[in-house]
Amino acid sequence: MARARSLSGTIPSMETTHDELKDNTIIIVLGASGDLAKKKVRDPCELSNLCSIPIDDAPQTLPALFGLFRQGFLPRDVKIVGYARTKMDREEFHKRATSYIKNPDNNPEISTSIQQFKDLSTYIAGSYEDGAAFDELNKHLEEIESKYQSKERNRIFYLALPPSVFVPVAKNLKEHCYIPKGGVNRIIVEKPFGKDLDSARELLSSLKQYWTEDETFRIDHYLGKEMVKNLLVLRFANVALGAAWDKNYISNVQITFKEPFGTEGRGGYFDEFGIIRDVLQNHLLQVLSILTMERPVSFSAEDIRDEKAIKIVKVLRCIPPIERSDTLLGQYVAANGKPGYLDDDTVPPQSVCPTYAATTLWIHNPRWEGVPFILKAGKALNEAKVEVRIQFKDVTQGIFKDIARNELVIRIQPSEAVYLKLNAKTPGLYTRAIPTEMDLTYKRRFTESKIPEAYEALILDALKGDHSNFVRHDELDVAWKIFTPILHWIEGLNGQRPRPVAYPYGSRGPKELEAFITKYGYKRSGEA
Ligand SMILES: NC(=O)C1=CN([C@@H]2O[C@H](COP(=O)(O)OP(=O)(O)OC[C@H]3O[C@@H](n4cnc5c(N)ncnc54)[C@H](OP(=O)(O)O)[C@@H]3O)[C@@H](O)[C@H]2O)C=CC1
Ligand SMILES: O=C1O[C@H](COP(=O)(O)O)[C@@H](O)[C@H](O)[C@H]1O
Repeated sequence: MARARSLSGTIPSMETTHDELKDNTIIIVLGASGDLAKKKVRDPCELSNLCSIPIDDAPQTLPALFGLFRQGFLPRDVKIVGYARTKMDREEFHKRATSYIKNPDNNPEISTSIQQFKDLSTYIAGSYEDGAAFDELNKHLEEIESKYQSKERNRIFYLALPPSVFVPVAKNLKEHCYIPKGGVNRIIVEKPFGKDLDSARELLSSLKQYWTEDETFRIDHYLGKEMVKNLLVLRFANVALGAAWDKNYISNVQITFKEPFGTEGRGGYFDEFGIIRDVLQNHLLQVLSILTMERPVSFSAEDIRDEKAIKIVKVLRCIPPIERSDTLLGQYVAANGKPGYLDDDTVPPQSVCPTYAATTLWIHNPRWEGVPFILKAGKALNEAKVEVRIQFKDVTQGIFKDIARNELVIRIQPSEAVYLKLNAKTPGLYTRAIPTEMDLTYKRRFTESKIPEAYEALILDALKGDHSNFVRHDELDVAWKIFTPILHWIEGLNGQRPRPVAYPYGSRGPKELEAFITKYGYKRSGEA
């Protein structure tokens, strides 16, 4: 098993505090009724720092705030204000804001935390379009701030809202709830950032009228995941890996997202977007860009985000729009007692929306020319898994025959791990190589450490004013350029819509997948 030394190096950027908000801060969650800020929590361990999470829908922002609060990471006197259209009193809001926390043994420490969290949370109901409602919200914020000891006041607005109201809300917040001086205003927004290049540009420029780039924190929650953050360290803190990180040694790369459940209950939303917009264009592309970007000059500067973003944009610019011939689309059908995508009442009856996609991207630069990057994502598959699989080239032939390729696997979730598949001599009095693994499975190696939940990590970064794990506007532009033509083709904007191939609920995906990845040079162990 790989052993990590306890004497560790530090990466300065991770300690840089920027404009850290410590006192007099209010976090305003817009869309706090939870109806629109829901996350499917399938794995109770996923929200690692909560006491226990039921396996069903739970709002994502409030659990993350509670997690941070419990661990003492929120500013000392923080207040949380929920805002949404639903009329409810404070008690009902508290119920919604904490109902996901289970405390079956009445642990007094947890009960106290829940009560304290309730005490610092209030709720205001109001529309998203109406300026007068935002005046009411502002009055409520000023009332809280009137009790501060000093003049400083800071407001963080978290938009847990559908994109249709992003712009009016951003405008109303700027016009009615913005602190002109004596404090910091920040806005956190989340995907979808448009549906294609033109709509994304329109959305970004509308938001920019009201909020500066410095005040804006665009979340892609994959950037808050521990193993995604780990990619930079693995690449740039290990000479051995860095030396083999190019077309000379790497044959192909797969970035895989698998979910074992379908769109149940979310079919209406999903059908408008499809799996490419839902997962590939953002989460998997972010992973790809961190895997392939050149080394930033420094991690320690105040402008770490710009340093990183410039390198990311640079590598993304080398990727041409995806070709139809490099794409495999699928849609799940009923199997194993589970309904098919079209059996969901909220899905249009003849929908050809893909719930599975595999696409191969090519990077035309000296480091990556000719290496296929296969992004695969699907719903209703056989397991939950997100991983990066880097397959190295064959060893020089001669002394070995039928020898497996090396593979570096970075398991993002669940059960975070990094393992290197390599060949070793079988113990014994003869020389035969067998494939084996050098295994860094986190829960075995880092028994004392908790893996932070992505939203907790990102909200904390936003409080610190650290943009390095958020998406910059120009990254979005270049990402949409890569995906827009294929999305328009899928939507039939240039002719007939392509029909996805069927795959059974609970399977590994379309049966065509095997041939697809083989076409790009992937060799399964033992197939050398
Ligand atoms: N934390 C961990 O998970 C660790 C695992 N290991 C061990 O390392 C060994 C190798 O791991 P790994 O390479 O990930 O495992 P596998 O050999 O199971 O998977 C390798 C690849 O093969 C695909 N695959 C799996 N089954 C089939 C199938 N029936 N038909 C076609 N393709 C298939 C997978 O695709 P797809 O992604 O689509 O399923 C994956 O891309 C395993 O024994 C594992 O237990 C070692 C250390 C840590
Ligand atoms: O953004 C999204 O991500 C989730 C998967 O997130 P994860 O943290 O559970 O990996 C996905 O289920 C959802 O469809 C998508 O919109």
